[in-house]
Amino acid sequence: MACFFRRTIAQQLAKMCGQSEDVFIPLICAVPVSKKRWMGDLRVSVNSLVQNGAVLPHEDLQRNTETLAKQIKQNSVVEDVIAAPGMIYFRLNKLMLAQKVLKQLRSEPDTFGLKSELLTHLHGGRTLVEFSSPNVAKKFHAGHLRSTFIGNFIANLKKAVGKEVIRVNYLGDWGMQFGLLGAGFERFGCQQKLRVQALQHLFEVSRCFCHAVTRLFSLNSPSSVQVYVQVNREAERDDSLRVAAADFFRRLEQKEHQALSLWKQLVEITVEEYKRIYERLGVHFDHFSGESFYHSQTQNVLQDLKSRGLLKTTQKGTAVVDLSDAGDLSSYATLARSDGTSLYITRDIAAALDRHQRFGFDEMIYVTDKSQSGHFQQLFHILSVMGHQWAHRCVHVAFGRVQGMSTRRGDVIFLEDVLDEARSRMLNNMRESRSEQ
Ligand SMILES: NC(=[NH2+])NCCC[C@H](N)C(=O)O
Repeated sequence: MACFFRRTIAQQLAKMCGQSEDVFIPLICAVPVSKKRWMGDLRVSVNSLVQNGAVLPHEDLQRNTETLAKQIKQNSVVEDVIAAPGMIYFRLNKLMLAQKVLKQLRSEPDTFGLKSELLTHLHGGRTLVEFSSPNVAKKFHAGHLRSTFIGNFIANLKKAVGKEVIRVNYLGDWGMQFGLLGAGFERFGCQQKLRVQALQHLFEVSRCFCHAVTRLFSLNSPSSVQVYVQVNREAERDDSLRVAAADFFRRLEQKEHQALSLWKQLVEITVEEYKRIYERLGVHFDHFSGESFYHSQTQNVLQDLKSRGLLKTTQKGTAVVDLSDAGDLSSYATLARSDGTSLYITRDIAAALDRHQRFGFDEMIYVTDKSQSGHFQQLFHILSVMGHQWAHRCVHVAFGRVQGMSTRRGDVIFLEDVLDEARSRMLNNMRESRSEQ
């Protein structure tokens, strides 16, 4: 749509500069919406025109800008042309814009905006987007919610521009936190409660376990945030709890029947809950996988790295990959603990290798908060030194961390609470609004 308006402006510029109008089309950009200042709808940077050889360079950029702007005629499409520092702004005929948008929307509702000339240079290919990826034994925090929305948006966008998209949810269903939950459940768990309110119960179990003393106190605030949970840090440091957790995790890694079947049950119940929530959000995944799935492949990863001479054993007995330029271990990633158990990054390497083999993606996008940027840098670096060229087509889309939210149920945000709260506030606003529309 905007192409009609872009093209109209490009035609004028082309005539003035004796160039093809196609040179100008990609240089005419939409102006970001701003509450503070509205200069126009489309704009072109005179520097970009010079850099692309569309206009001749001039030592005085501002004079160049003003001269060009003056030559552009206003007409029924472009109502105003404004010269700003280094930039020419165009105000469009709003009525015409609305008419054109509505007409196109009516005739092609499903492909609206996708036929833009700006998108014609994009190629097809296969994109794997990994997003949401909550942890089974930990809370589904606001960061996971953000990852869900951003990842879903990216996946939709990629699909709309012609990519084949594979949506993957990579559950955190393995690791030491599972030792904590498993050991906690063996002490405090209740099968009946688990069936009725799985997530709430699992949260309570890990809280009981981690926080030997929990103090609840009410606030006088009229808001919904009435109770805070005071975490007893001493309890977190309690060694006997750690030993029990480590022991449960070891039993899991050794595939001990009782531990494994409890783990399986907890994962299944949690995933069912998550699926219900995703349905409510209108988000779907093509594949649910998880760290547990790749746990068994981590030995192959370590073997592979060893055979390439990339794995070093430290004095502590851990297995590491040197990431430093000087090869002096001033920066490294740990891939195995001294007892041989795998780590988060080891499982991520296995997962990336497997996905590449299975899906043959052209690009892979991971969506998490920025606290994991370092982790993904290390991951891509290791994949690359292993000789996988496609590591350069792996991207981490990071977003800022969400902090300081509390609910009635403690220091944890339950996704359902957030959604319910959002719905009730929205309904309230609508009720209170005087407008009938
Ligand atoms: N391939 C990955 N490491 N993806 C991100 C997983 C996020 C992780 N489960 C977390 O909640 O922190």
